[in-house]
Amino acid sequence: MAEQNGGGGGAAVVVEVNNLRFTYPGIDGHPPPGSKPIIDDLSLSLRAGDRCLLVGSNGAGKTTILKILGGKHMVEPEMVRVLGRSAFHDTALTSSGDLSYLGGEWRRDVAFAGFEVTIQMDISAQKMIYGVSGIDPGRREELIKVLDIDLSWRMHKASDGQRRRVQICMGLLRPFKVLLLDEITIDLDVLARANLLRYLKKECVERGATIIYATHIFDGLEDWPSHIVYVAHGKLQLALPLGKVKEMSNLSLMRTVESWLRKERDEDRKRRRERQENGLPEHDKPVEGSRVVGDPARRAVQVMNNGWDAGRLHSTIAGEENFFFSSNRVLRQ
Ligand SMILES: Nc1ncnc2c1ncn2[C@@H]1O[C@H](COP(=O)(O)OP(=O)(O)OP(=O)(O)O)[C@@H](O)[C@H]1O
Repeated sequence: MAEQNGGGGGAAVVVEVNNLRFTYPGIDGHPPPGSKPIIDDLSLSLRAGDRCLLVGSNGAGKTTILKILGGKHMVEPEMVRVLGRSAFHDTALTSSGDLSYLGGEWRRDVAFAGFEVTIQMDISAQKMIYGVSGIDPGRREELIKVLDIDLSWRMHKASDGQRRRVQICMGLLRPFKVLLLDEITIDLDVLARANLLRYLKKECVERGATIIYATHIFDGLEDWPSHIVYVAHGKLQLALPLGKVKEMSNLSLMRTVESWLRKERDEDRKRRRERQENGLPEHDKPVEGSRVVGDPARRAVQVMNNGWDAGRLHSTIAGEENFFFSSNRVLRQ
């Protein structure tokens, strides 16, 4: 992690987040009036070789951050740079395999090189894995071994964990430079998870890959990360090397994170109580529901997109000022 975050080292900065702000759009493509940003003023930089554990309570913004980094939600290009490029605008980042995102939707589909293939059809694991061209055979064999994949598995009959292993294998076939993991080990058995974590650490140590891993499962992670990033309510709370976190606390990593989350929850409760005592609603005023605004011509422009699957698009126009430059403002899911 770059020095601003308390880390060091001379490795190249590969992920830069600069004052990131993000608000999910309503159905009309605008942030609902009065809505607060989901991610607010978040800055972070990661270097080659960093293994960053992204922690935070449910709804803190972890998935949103990973999706933005993975180029799935549009933000201003200078807010997020991955390998010096804008993850959203430079689609070659993901299609080349340099930037890989393995997240929740992988339960249904496997996104590889920009394509999504359904993972529940009657097809063998072998066909899926060997169907990807241009892969180093040694890397492929190693991944099959690490994930203990039986190539004869039929995907439509495989268990969740077996299917997940094939998905993970496919997502790692290309030697990524930056890997974004949004809790993908949930279905894995203890051995598969341990082997995968070991493999991922090796990728960072030996190849200088960078991984950001959002998880609530701390089993086997005690010495895995090089850095811990803690977010709450879309804001960065801490970004520290693991060594510094261990200096701060004698507790295990899980207990340390638990203490942070407990403190956060207690503060939230206190704030809500104070609001009530002051005659204010317990929570901030709820945002007004999504509504269509602007004249019809403007609305027509809003639905333009850059050619991505229309059924999966939502405009993410950030504000009226950018309106006429907005044809590329989409949200990839
Ligand atoms: N498509 C969406 N539209 C509007 N709001 C959303 C959308 N997706 C997520 N949110 C909101 O954004 C906030 C952050 O959600 P996010 O999924 O990023 O949290 P998270 O830290 O990954 O949570 P978890 O640990 O539960 O997976 C939540 O308040 C959530 O309700």
